[in-house]
Amino acid sequence: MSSVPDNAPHQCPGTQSEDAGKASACAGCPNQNICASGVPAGPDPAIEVIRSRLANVKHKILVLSGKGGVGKSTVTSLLGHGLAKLNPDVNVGILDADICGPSQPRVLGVRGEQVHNSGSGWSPVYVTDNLSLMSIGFLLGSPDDAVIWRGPKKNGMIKQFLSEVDWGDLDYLLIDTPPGTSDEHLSLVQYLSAAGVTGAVLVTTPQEVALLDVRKEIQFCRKVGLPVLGVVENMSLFVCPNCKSRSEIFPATTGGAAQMCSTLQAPLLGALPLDPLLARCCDSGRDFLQEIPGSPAVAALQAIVKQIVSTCES
Ligand SMILES: Nc1ncnc2c1ncn2[C@@H]1O[C@H](COP(=O)(O)OP(=O)(O)OP(=O)(O)O)[C@@H](O)[C@H]1O
Repeated sequence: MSSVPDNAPHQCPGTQSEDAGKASACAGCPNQNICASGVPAGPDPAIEVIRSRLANVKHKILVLSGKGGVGKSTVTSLLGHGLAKLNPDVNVGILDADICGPSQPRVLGVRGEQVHNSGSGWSPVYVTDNLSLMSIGFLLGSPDDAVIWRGPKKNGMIKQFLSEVDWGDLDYLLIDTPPGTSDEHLSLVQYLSAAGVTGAVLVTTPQEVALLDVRKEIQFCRKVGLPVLGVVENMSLFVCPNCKSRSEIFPATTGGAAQMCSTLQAPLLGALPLDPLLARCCDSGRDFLQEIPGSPAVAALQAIVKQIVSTCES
């Protein structure tokens, strides 16, 4: 097999050559950085390690959002609690793969906990008996420490999380990702594809500015062969806790997620209302489903969980 990529310059020394990435012909070649990095060509051996590590994880679900701040981490934590509450025998894990902005330890109320490394790998932190979490937040000296890493280092961390966390037997692993479609998403898809990824849940708000990016996210999923389990429209409506009147804080000027899902033929999983008590619970790491069971957001969430379970089990 030729070691000269199709898009390489005429004088390419070959990706296996000692001069790969360093020869004068390499200047300006799109593959120069990869060749110069010395990363071995061919399948990454970590893929097999990840496949075997995640062999006992039944459903691996990525939670994606086009835009930042639309509630992806909140929805991930709610789904985690919602799935874990279905049945004490359902085991759920959350992997916080938002390397630069890990918020799950705070939202799930386990900030300051330690992860332990043993012969069998890193043990995740248990939020409840059947809900566990792994996050880079546990590895930082202080919650205010900034992670300022370039792509390859972030990808290395993701690889390590996927290959070294000892989740045990899980029914659902929810992976909270950074916003957008960056290097980290490609790495996750690449590493998980051998282990069998169930699909993606996409989170958006009803505004066109957020929908615009979630459309790109749907295209990304289709390009990389990641099934779209569905879209959650977050902060759809605000129901006043006093007078119960409903208002659209983020107006759906273009028909919101429902219209977008029908145009792009993607399933709409449901709409979560904006509830200030939910924000308060997340900020203080309390379990919203347990604390405010009567909130319309809890009923909406339970319906979304039901749909995800039925899609996964079908
Ligand atoms: N339905 C909701 N009702 C009230 N507040 C909400 C709701 N969803 C999210 N929030 C609040 O909005 C803020 C942003 O949410 P979150 O951190 O989950 O967004 P994100 O999309 O994960 O952000 P990032 O892009 O930084 O990862 C948080 O303060 C959260 O508590």
